[in-house]
Amino acid sequence: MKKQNLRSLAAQAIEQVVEQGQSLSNVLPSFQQKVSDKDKALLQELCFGVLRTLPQLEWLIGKLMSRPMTGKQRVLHYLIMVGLYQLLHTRIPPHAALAETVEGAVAVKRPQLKGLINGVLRQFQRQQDELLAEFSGSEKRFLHPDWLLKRLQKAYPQQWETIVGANNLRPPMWLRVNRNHHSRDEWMALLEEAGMSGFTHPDYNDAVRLANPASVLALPGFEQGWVTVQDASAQGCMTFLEPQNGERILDLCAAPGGKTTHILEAAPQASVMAVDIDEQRLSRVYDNLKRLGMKAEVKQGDGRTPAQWCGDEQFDRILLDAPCSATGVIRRHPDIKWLRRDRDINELAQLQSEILDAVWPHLKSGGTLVYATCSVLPEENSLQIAAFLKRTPNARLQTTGTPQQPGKQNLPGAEEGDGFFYAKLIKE
Ligand SMILES: C[S@@+](CC[C@H](N)C(=O)[O-])C[C@H]1O[C@@H](n2cnc3c(N)ncnc32)[C@H](O)[C@@H]1O
Repeated sequence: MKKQNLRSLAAQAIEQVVEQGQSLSNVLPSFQQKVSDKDKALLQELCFGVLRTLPQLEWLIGKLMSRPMTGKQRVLHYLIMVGLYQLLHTRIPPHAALAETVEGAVAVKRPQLKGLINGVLRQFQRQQDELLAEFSGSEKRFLHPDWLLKRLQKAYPQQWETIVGANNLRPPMWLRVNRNHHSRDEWMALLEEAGMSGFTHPDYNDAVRLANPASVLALPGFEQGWVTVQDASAQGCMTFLEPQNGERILDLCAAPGGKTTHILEAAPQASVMAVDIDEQRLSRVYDNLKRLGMKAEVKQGDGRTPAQWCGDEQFDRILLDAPCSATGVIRRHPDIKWLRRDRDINELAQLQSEILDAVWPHLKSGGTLVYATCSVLPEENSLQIAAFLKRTPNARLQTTGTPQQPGKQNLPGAEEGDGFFYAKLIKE
């Protein structure tokens, strides 16, 4: 494999996210293919890190350069960000960070700008202390877009700074132990034998947080389905869904299948239909079922038109893991901060309410519907469910909040799960 300049690849990937509105998880794989296995982790860290700290890097460039790079040279703007990020937030020796970043200009066919990049990064090194002191008083220091900051401040007058702080951290790696193979404690003993360690979660019985994130291939029995990567809060859905053997269960908005497989781990004899609108994402449901040796009926379909994919069938339980702003998982997907727009929130809330109304008739009388999102915004969560309860006389809220303040809202925490919302609804 020809050695590629990793910094220039990171700059190109970040440019595609910020300037073209593409998600990093769509963009990154093609760049990952161009580097050795050893370098994949660094490429990922540079992309995630720059997107996490974008307002800081943008602010610094504004101080260090009189005119920003535009047009065909725009990629160099992001290359400078990659350079600044390494100097500020990684342990890469500064001389190596500088040399590799400057070489990145050659890789993007702008060798004449090597001197400029070198100059900007060296100027930063000289003025680092004063610049960082000034930035710590700037309104950009929270590293979030203004619209989202405003919404968080309004919804959480006391907690917004903690939420923002958690969003700016690197995420912990949570696993779900498949209890059909081992109990959590048995698997943790295997983990120790493999030279790693983990922590349990007080509320979620199958969850283990690794002390240090690791490659899945290093985890005991990953290929055999003994364990699955899934955030602790996502695992919380099963606490409320409580699937039982013999039941007919609908997992709506199911791709990539993290919760489909959790349902089948909790109730291996349940008959599960997994539905999602996105054909491509559905292919990952098949992969996950295969690794875990499970079967489910997988269908492509729109949650707003269930008659098209399930006729007039009714289910014992429905999990609706609704499409949402994903504002609870920003630490895992920092590109969300730059891809979402304020107006998306109302559009998403509208879509969620349409899916809720459409699927409710497909729940049996006495059945359970769990509505979940990985959002922290009330419009998609408590306000959404309060409005649903108001217009749906045969829906009753159970164990998750009160009709005035419905649902259970998890907020992201350094050693906790992601931001997540659950409401358990019973059909009378
Ligand atoms: C939060 S993700 C689901 C995660 C999944 N439940 C898991 O645990 O792996 C939301 C999903 O909703 C799907 N989606 C979006 N709009 C939809 C619609 N109108 N009908 C059905 N699925 C939809 C998306 O394709 C996406 O896969």
